[in-house]
Amino acid sequence: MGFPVIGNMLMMDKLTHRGLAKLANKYGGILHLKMGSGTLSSFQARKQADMAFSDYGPFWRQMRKLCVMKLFSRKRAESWDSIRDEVDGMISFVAKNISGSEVNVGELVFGLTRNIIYRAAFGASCSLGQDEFIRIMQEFSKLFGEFNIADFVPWLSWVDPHGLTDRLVKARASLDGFIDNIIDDHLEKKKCLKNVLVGDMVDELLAFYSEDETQVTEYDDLQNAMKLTRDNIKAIIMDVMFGGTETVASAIEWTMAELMRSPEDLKKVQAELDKVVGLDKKIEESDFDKLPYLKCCLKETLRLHPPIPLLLHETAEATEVSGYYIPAKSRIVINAWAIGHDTNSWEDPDSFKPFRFLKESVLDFKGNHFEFIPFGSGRRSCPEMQLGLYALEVAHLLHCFTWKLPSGMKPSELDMSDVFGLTSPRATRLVSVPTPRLICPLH
Ligand code: HEM
Repeated sequence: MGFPVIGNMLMMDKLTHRGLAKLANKYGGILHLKMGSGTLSSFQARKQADMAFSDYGPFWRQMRKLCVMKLFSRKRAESWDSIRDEVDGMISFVAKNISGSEVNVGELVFGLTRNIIYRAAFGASCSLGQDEFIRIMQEFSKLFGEFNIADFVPWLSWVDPHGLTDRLVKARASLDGFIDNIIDDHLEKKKCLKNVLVGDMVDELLAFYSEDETQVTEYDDLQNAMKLTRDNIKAIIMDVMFGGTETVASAIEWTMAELMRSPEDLKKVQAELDKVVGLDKKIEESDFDKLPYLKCCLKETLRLHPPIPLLLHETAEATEVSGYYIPAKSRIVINAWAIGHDTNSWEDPDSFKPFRFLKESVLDFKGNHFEFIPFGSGRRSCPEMQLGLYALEVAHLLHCFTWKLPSGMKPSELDMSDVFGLTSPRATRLVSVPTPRLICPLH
């Protein structure tokens, strides 16, 4: 039972993936909470920033999918060249400078993933502005996570103790300036080199750019009819940067931590790498399909630690689920974390047991099996629904280096707690000591 006006808002602190799982244990798998007075259809951040998490319908989804897929499709040689460059740079840096000493694995993989995605989005020549862009993204990330009373009780929108509105306007202005410069540079380059090959994501998007700011419409013929405004381009870039960086980095750090805590599994993965790739060379793209145990470890990590633990949706229409009426415009929270820990679907669900995916190989992560939905399911699922970048970075780290915990630390002493947010990374960063294990030079 909620209170008048505020409903169940006093339970706000329980609305984490773990808190909601506890409530589901008590009240059942589908539960309804009333937050505030009105229909809770939109975040203020969304209205003001008008970008990440937008709902532009089928046109928008198609465009975003196109970009993401083109960015990291296996066929796209430019992307793979730049990924290889960044990964080689990281491996060489570790081998040369920090081999044998303690490394903050979390920071290492976060930096690498961000560099790869930034470069795929903006091209190699834009790396100078990267620090500024990261600062803007961090501010947006904080703002999306802030609690804003006006989201729940609209008539209290004048209460803004943390100055959210002001911060959003400033962040939006910085982002406008930053991306406008990048778009102008790309347009200039296109003018000078008439037949320039499409290179990065901005080039891809500019193929649909129109100065005409009238709102886009939906057509079947993508190439002829689609028009993107500058704002659309900014929104897609932000979605890809947000969607692709923290998710991948967090998944990699969790995989490394689970394997450090389970030396037997680590040994098995590295034995598989030795057999398939060999100690005399680095991994190549063609090796990835031949590493089933590594794939099991990646999937098992996504089951235990889905990078986005709560999927946030909104019903477009009224519907009925298991006999419950759900009105249009309801906010829906799907607890992907709780689903991966459900005792009805998983034996010993809290333990890291990668071999379960050898047996249950029919279970994929494409959203067809509702007991395992780390990438979501259906229309709004992740457009980059593949192990791609995540598998690649983990495989390189495990193949090139032997990883040990800092001296005196036992695997069982590793802190495995998480923090709740838009993503759910480790509460304490993983620290390990790498030493080269290949017989070929790493730098
Ligand atoms: C291990 C890696 C990844 C995981 C586990 C993951 C997971 C997810 C999940 C759970 C969603 C939300 C689905 C929903 O709301 O139902 C999502 C959305 C999204 N992801 Fe990923 N993701 C990953 C990697 C990436 C990468 C590398 C990119 C881009 C380069 C990306 C771009 C996006 C975008 C743009 C969306 C928004 C889709 C929409 O709103 O229609 N993701 N992802």
